[in-house]
Amino acid sequence: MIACIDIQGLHLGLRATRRRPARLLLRGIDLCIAPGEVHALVGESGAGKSMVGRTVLGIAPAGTEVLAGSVHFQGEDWLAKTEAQRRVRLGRDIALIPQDPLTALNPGHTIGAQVGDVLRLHLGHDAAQARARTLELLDAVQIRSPALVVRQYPHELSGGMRQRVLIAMAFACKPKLIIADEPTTALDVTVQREVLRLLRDLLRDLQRDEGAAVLFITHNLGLVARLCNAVSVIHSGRIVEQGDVRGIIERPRTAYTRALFAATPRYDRPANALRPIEDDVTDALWSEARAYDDNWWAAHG
Ligand SMILES: Nc1ncnc2c1ncn2[C@@H]1O[C@H](COP(=O)(O)OP(=O)(O)OP(=O)(O)O)[C@@H](O)[C@H]1O
Repeated sequence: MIACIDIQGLHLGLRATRRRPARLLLRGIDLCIAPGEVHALVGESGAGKSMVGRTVLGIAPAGTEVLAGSVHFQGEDWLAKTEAQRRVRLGRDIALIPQDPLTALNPGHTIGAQVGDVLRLHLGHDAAQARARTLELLDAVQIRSPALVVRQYPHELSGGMRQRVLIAMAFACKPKLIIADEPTTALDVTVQREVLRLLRDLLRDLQRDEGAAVLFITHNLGLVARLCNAVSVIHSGRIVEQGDVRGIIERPRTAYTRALFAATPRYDRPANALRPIEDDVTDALWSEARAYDDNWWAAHG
């Protein structure tokens, strides 16, 4: 079976300039996601989770560069494509559910225009088809008055409503890969729960009907246990542990994964039992990363 997305040896970095030294942000990421799989990418802030997602989407920050490695999407060499070739597939074959729903929507366009644009651009809908389908999509993400919401601007909606609109846009074209980048972090806790329930149901249907795969970027291990089949634990731009969710949650092999799990709040465990990640665990990983960098730049500098 061809993987939905197959990332091998991915190195992302910043080359040296007069003002700053060279730096690696991703250090040899291997990550393969089969059709139908929901794969979690977990790790602390700054570990490199978003960089993996952004590199796959072809929207890594300005100045960064893929220095080595490959990304294949459904067997196609994704990094060999031009930006224009990738752009026509983004939103249609690969969709993003971003972290911050406010900045992801265009403040100057109505919700109807923004959802409609996706349908016109990627599916060739005419105006009437796009209008009708937009109402259906908003209804599917449990927005109560779709006919009113299509005429509203993003600032007129709550954070939860905006995220539902983005979820509707992500699912609009029945993509083969969804990258969900901490999709509920910006929402308050009760809204988070509702949006997650919605997301879980929509993902289950899309997996079943289209064999879609999901890269679920999160630092919430509760979500990993509930939504995902496989997990990669990332630190300092490297995957430190990878496998099926149950195996890793029940028997984490590395000290870092054990520490990360112990530092994660759980409803069934009192807050005072939480243990911060000990410095010596992360210090060891950072010194491995520095040694890796020295070797890398010596060989590739
Ligand atoms: N625009 C940028 N230019 C250069 N380096 C960046 C940029 N944004 C982030 N980085 C660096 O890339 C590394 C990985 O960041 P990334 O955003 O992928 O972490 P993350 O695991 O997604 O964290 P978070 O959970 O906080 O979103 C960090 O060292 C960060 O400082």
